[in-house]
Amino acid sequence: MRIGFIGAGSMVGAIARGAVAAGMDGSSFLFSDARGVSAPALAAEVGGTVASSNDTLAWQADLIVLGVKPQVQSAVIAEIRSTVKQRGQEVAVLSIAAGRSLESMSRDFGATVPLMRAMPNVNAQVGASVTALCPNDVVSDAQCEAARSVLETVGSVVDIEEKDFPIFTALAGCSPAWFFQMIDAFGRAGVKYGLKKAQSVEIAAAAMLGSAQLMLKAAAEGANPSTLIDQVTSPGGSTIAGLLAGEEAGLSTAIVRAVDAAVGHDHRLG
Ligand SMILES: NC(=O)C1=CN([C@@H]2O[C@H](COP(=O)(O)OP(=O)(O)OC[C@H]3O[C@@H](n4cnc5c(N)ncnc54)[C@H](OP(=O)(O)O)[C@@H]3O)[C@@H](O)[C@H]2O)C=CC1
Ligand SMILES: O=C(O)[C@@H]1CCC=N1
Repeated sequence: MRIGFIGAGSMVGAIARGAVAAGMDGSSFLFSDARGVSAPALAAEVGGTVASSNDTLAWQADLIVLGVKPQVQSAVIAEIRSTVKQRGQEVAVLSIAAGRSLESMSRDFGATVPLMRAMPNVNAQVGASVTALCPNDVVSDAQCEAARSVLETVGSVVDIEEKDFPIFTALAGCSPAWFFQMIDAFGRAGVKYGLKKAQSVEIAAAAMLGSAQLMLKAAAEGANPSTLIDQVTSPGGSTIAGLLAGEEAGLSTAIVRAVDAAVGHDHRLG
């Protein structure tokens, strides 16, 4: 199967590198970009080929990954739509763009072509993305499985209904940035108390990783976050003091507001 990546930025780079690390044959990958720098670099790194244009790539690939920003996606689809329509069921398109619905992409193609929507996250760089996937009605099982097997090289894949993409995008696509923001704040707190920033960041990140691992294990056994919070908060202890101070400062509300803003923005991208 030839996979054509349109765009060779951070997310496509993570997926292409992850796929090769998982044993996929990089020589079957094609890349195109806007400025002629990132695609040749990534192609050289994974053993792939640079396509001379987006349309050439669309002729040659069995699966086209639209890895460009949502704002330029319509222009890219305009370059490849005639080819994709001519090729019919021979080619499927996988978009990783935030906010672009299957319906709006179909409108850009001017026809119902085999089209899938996915939402990976930056943790694909360490093989730990949790990625949503949703095909349209004309994607074959084989095409969907092909896309799934590429995405599974960089983490886990969950099937969700398309209506849930905005909240999934906030909870999994955007949240890594907010977790990094929290780690940065912990880092600054460490500095306030005399630790070096790098050491504080490492400590906070390790604590966050362990907490996430414990949460996943406990959730599989039916527990919820409150159960684990109760295990940490000793009566009269420092955790409950910090927990209540955090709530007084609006920690939970701030998180829900961040999600609200991201969901609202996603709806506007259309
Ligand atoms: N970053 C993230 O955490 C996540 C991103 N996404 C989605 O992934 C997509 C890509 O994001 P990201 O990788 O961060 O973005 P980047 O800016 O890193 O990469 C965008 C790529 O698109 C290329 N490009 C722009 N215009 C064209 C064009 N006309 N033809 C061909 N290639 C073009 C750029 O080329 P050049 O290199 O030459 O500039 C660049 O390689 C977005 O739609 C985003 O919503 C989804 C989940 C998470
Ligand atoms: O910020 C964005 O729009 C993209 C989607 C999820 C992560 N980055």
